[in-house]
Parts: sequence; structure tokens; C-alpha cells
Amino acid sequence: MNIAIGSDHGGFALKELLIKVLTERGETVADVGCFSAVSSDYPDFAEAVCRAVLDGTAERGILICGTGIGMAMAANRHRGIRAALCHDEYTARLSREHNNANVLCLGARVIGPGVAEGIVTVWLRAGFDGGRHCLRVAKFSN
Ligand SMILES: O=C(CO)[C@H](O)[C@H](O)[C@H](O)COP(=O)(O)O
Repeated sequence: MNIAIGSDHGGFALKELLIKVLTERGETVADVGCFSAVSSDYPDFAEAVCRAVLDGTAERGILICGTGIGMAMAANRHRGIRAALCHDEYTARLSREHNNANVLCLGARVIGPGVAEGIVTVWLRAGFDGGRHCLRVAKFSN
């Protein structure tokens, strides 16, 4: 799967770890930055990942900041982006099955690397259930 990933400084270390894990699994990962732990602005990286998803360069996006909140807020301003902030595997799975989330947001200051890896694994594997959820997603997709 082609995945675009981005973080601010708060998510930098977790981003680097996830890139390593995903690449070792054979996923294709495009890193939009940031490229160091120097203070940076999360909307810049949300923008880059959302563009990649919307133009089809990436099938999914992953965004990481301190809490994941700012990334989710910024990403969801893009029409066609359905960004889900997840701190556990249950919400990660349901964000795919019910909401067809195309961007996953993580809070690196909220969850540890092991939990994050589990969330990403579940989120990448889960599919959209369709059915009754299609109309619901369509209702907020204009
Ligand atoms: O969600 C966030 C912002 O809403 C992120 O947690 C940022 O990483 C955080 O704001 C960065 O804070 P810092 O004090 O500048 O490191």
C-alpha cells in the first residue's frame, strides 16, 4: 500500500519508528516531514499528507503530533479527507469499517510506540463495511 506520513516535532520520533516498521513490512511510505525534532507547525504536514491522499499519490495518510488533535482538525478541513484520531485499536478499526477514514491521526505524547504500532496495523488492514454507512459518510462529504 502507498502511505503518506507526516508529523510535527512532537510526533517526529514516532514517525521515524513507524516508517521503519512499515517499510520492513513491504509498504511504500512517502515521508512529507518534518525531518528533525526542531519545532515545526503541524498544519504544514497535514496539508502535505492530505494533498497526497486527495491526488491519489497515497492510498492512506498517517499524521502524528503531540496529541493528534491539531493534525485531525487541520486534516478534516480538506474536502474528501476523513481523518480519525485514534488512541486504541477498537476506534482505529471502526474508523475504517464505519467511517471509511483515509487518514489516521496519532498522539505521540498520549500513546506509546507499541500501542501506536498496533493501531496502525489494525487501521491499515481494516476495510470499509459499506452498506448503511455509505449514506452516513455521504451526508458529510459534500
Ligand atoms: O495537537 C497538537 C496541537 O494541537 C500537537 O500536540 C502539537 O504537537 C503541539 O501543540 C506542540 O506543542 P509544543 O509545546 O510546541 O511542543
